[in-house]
Amino acid sequence: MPTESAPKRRRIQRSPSPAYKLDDADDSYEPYIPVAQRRQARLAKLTSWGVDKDKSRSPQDEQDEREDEEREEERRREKARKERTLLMEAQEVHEKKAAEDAKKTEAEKAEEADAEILAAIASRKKLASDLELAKGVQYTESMKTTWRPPKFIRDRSEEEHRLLREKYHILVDGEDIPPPIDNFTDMKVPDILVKFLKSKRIFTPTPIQLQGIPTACAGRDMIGIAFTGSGKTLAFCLPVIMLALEEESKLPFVRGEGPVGVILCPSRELATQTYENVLTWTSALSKEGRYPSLNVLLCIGGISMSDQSHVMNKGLHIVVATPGRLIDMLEKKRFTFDSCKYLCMDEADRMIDLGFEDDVRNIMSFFKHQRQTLLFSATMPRKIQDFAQQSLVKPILVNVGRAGAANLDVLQVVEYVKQEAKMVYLLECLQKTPPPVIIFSENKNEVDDIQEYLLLKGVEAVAIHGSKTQEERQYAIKAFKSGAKDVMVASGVASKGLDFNDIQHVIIFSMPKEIEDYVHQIGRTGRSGKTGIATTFVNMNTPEQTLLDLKYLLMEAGQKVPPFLLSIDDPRAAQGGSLKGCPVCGGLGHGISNCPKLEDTQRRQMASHRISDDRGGY
Ligand SMILES: Nc1ncnc2c1ncn2[C@@H]1O[C@H](COP(=O)(O)OP(=O)(O)OP(=O)(O)O)[C@@H](O)[C@H]1O
Repeated sequence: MPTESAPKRRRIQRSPSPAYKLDDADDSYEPYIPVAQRRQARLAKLTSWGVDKDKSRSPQDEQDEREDEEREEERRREKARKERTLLMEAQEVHEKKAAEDAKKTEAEKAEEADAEILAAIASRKKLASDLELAKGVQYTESMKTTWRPPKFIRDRSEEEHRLLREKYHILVDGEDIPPPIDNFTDMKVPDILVKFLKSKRIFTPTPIQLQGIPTACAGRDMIGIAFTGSGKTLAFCLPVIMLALEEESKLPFVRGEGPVGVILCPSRELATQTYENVLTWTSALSKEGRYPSLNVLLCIGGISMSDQSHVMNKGLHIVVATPGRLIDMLEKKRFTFDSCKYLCMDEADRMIDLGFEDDVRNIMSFFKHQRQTLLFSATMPRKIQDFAQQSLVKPILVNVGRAGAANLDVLQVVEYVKQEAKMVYLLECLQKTPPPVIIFSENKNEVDDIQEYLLLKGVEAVAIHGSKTQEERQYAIKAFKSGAKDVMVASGVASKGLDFNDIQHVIIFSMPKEIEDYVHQIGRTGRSGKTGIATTFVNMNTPEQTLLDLKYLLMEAGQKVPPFLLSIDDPRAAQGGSLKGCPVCGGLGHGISNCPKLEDTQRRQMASHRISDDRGGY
């Protein structure tokens, strides 16, 4: 039988299991790994990494790392500790300062504030020539001179010198101070000159001369401060005359040579007066023919220099000048400072105040060698003293009385006179003393008005102020000095340093704002040991601060203080503390922060470069 055959069973050919067969052709193939197996592998791997790393580090590395960490930690701790300490210290300082401030009086606080202002306004540029400043030239030794005190004075002890200074109320400051000498002969002043001075009733040196002349003759830089009329002119003129005499005797000066010394003054009038003095003294010297004649030149604006061509044509010894004209002459090479050794500034504080500071530097730049520098004045506020001191070489400060103090030989009377009553009262006031009398006013128009009024009333009066021509000024001074006129009405111009004979009475018609000006003005009387009166009109127009300055000045000089001045309270006195002079103007009634001069000084300094060359003074 044919049987139906059963379908044939075929064996299905399966693909081989990937586990058993790796096909090289397929790179992307990843075999399956069970989760547990995978976790196991990962763990092993992690473990193996750790083991590997640890295996690469040495025990030393580990030690270093630990030490680094410790150090870092220590640093962190130290920093925090320091910060805490600093904070505590700052707190402590703050608390201490607050406690100190609480203890300080208002006066002390004001003083500190003043010192800060003073430091801020202090001139930074030294009083030296631009050339010296640029080259950094700094002299450390004083000028050498041949002058020596006589042996018996050199043999005196320091104590003896001190006692002599004490006797004459001379205060000195500086190194190796030459001895004070109490007669002209011992100062080695030529005998003819000593004789001449005696004929002018100048027998013994005044305190400023007693210490000032030996100091200047010894070649020392100095600041000489002494009250008005105390003979400062002779103190700085005698040494330069003696120096010129010595130089001329060694080798006579021929045309084009000299000068040996220069005296600078802030006004033409003062320069003229000083020139006349020097001329008188040098002429007296050469009179007997034992000493050579010295040539002195006056160098001021407003005059024709050709009038002095006879002097210019010879060797020059001493020049007395105002800054403007002197610079002009030096620039034109009419003479040089090649052999100039002595530079003296009279009314030195005024020179600086009036804006001559740059001119002075300019003048200094004409010196070829080291010079001896001397500064003289009756008033010299601390600001100017400090400034000058740093500009001089081993300077010596010679002080007779407080800088800016009034001359004690002047009887000071202060009267309250209403503005409208002043003119009439002036006539009455003129009756107090016989002539000559000087009347001061701050205002040029007022000077003219007063002169006109006096002339109308039959008083012989001349007037002088900055707007008058040089001829008018010279005429006024000559007429007044000679006694042809009884009264001179003047603005501030005539107050500085002018020495009129025997002024009986100074009337201050309008009180100057700055107390220094008052001191100079009343100082036209009571000169060279004589007494005089100063009457000052004040009223409600006079600033209270000026009145306070005046009150203290009167008290200092032991003068009668009128009740209306006594009744003015000083806010600083209530604050306690000592009353020192204002460092800018020397006034005793105020501090620097409300100094009337400070503003003026700054204004002047700003305007200084605009002042014309031919100002010759004011
Ligand atoms: N040793 C002296 N003995 C007597 N009189 C003197 C002596 N020295 C100078 N004098 C006279 O004193 C007067 C004042 O002198 P001087 O003009 O030098 O004063 P000062 O100190 O410059 O005053 P100021 O500050 O006002 O310029 C002059 O007339 C002068 O002749």
